[in-house]
Amino acid sequence: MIKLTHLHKEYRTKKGTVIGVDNVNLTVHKGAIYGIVGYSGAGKSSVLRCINLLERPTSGEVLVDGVNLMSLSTSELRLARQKIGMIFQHFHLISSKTVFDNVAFALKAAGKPASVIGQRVQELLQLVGLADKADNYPAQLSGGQKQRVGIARALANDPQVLLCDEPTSALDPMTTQSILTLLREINQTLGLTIVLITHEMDVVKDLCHQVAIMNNGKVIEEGSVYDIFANPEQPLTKEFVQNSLEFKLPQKLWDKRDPNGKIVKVMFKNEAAEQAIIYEMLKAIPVKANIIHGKIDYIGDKPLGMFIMEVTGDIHEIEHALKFLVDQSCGVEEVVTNE
Ligand SMILES: Nc1ncnc2c1ncn2[C@@H]1O[C@H](COP(=O)(O)OP(=O)(O)OP(=O)(O)O)[C@@H](O)[C@H]1O
Repeated sequence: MIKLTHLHKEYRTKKGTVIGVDNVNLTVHKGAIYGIVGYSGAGKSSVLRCINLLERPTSGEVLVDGVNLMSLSTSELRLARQKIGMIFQHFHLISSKTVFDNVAFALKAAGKPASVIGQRVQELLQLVGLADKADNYPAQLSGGQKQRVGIARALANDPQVLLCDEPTSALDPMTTQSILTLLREINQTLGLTIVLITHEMDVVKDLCHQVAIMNNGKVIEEGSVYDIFANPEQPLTKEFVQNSLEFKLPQKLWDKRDPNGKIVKVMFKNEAAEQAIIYEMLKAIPVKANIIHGKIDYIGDKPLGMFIMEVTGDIHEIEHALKFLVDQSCGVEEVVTNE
């Protein structure tokens, strides 16, 4: 549905040229929810804004539904943009207009007749759960409700793609969940392709199918959300994943560890997360294993188990036990500091 090829964006500033996007190649399949993650300044917004040509790439190609947007005339581009909705961190609603008129605005801009607009706005407000707020002004709404208006407005012209620029960063955790649920429903019921930028891996874990990690304008790693969480390769990806999954041991437990044992972090992927591998290990090898921290996360429907274990006994047997886990496709990493 979206294909970015050798996308490059430079900004000319008084101090010189700044590279916002550096040779990004990326494909988002129809119906997917695709996350783009990175720290501030990584180039996420620049990539997102190149998808609807809010920023014109310096070079490269932007294909949306097979159409090369860079080759369109101004009027063709205006039409093509109706198929690409966008929502923003700070909602960008018109404060002097009611909820109804904010949503109607997108339809009027697309030249829809008044007879169509009234019914369509009601449908959209129903869809986002705000049917009773049509006459309210943005200032009378909560953050979550404002984002719902933003979503209704973005969906007004039946887009095929929804671009989301940090849509939950200004919201509290409960409201974030309700907006993520709404985006998931829209993706499933309308078959909408969603590209979402965020700096929160928890949002990616909850919502996205695929994810790209950006740094310095480049995509440094990309894949299915499960694979990125289960096997992050780049140090920055590991950092993002750990911030979301990691659990620190209480210092008291760390201080009490057996100096002759090993503290290890074990990651169980796919079926391994649902099997009695530790039981099998203890049956086969004479070591003691004490689980001191752990959980099983579900990404989509797939389990990803993580445990911190203290393994004690003869050093050779400990090594033997850890190799047993590796042979069962578990990720095993010794924890050497509690930082
Ligand atoms: N209009 C602009 N003029 C000059 N430089 C810009 C402009 N927009 C972005 N940049 C620069 O391009 C780089 C990428 O910025 P971008 O906003 O795309 O990153 P980001 O990952 O979205 O960051 P944030 O999470 O803070 O929004 C940064 O160095 C930024 O300073």
